[in-house]
Amino acid sequence: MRPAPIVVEKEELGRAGADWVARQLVEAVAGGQRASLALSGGSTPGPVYRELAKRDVPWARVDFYFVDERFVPPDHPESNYLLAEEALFKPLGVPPQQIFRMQGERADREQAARDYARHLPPVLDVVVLGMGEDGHTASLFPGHEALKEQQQRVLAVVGPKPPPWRMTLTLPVLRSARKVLGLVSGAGKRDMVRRVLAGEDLPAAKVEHAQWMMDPGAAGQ
Ligand SMILES: O=C1O[C@H](COP(=O)(O)O)[C@@H](O)[C@H](O)[C@H]1O
Repeated sequence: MRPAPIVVEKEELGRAGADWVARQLVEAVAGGQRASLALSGGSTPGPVYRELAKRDVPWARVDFYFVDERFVPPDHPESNYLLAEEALFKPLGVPPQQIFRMQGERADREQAARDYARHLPPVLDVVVLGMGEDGHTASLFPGHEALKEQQQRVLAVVGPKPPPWRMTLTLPVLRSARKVLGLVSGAGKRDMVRRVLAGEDLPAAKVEHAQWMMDPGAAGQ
């Protein structure tokens, strides 16, 4: 069963999202083991990452991965890594050995995706997703072949949203993650939120156990 969405005021989304992620990470490391956190890019997670950097989590035991990346260098304004670096890694002072970056600067995109798959843990503990106005999540776009992938855990894909070339985790990886937070903001996504929560045939709806968190605009309130 899909969890009921959490609706918080737009200004509270950063804090509420950070609280949620921090809670899952603290639980994940409770037995003394390491935890994995996979991050998305896009317009919504920035405030969550900035707040998360202020939370009391045993960060030395958290490894950071990416849900998707655009094929651009890591210092490019469209890089999902750059967002995470500025909002989370730098404020926390995360050492490089805890950051598993998708290498968007690579020319051989398929090889870059295969290489990333080798670094991924078998199961991710915590995943942060976003959702586009077309219902895409990660870089899995509606109607794209990549949605059918069952074997590869990471793919290089061409999508309709610029920049077109992306690297993305596939659905089996997202669906097997222990905890998934989906973040949505803005009335422009209201109709898509309704369709995703109704379980329509859309990428974001295929991660059934995701806990969606949104502002009243996206929730249609
Ligand atoms: O391109 C992307 O889009 C999705 C949704 O982003 P948003 O800007 O519509 O919030 C994001 O989750 C993904 O990581 C990103 O690469």
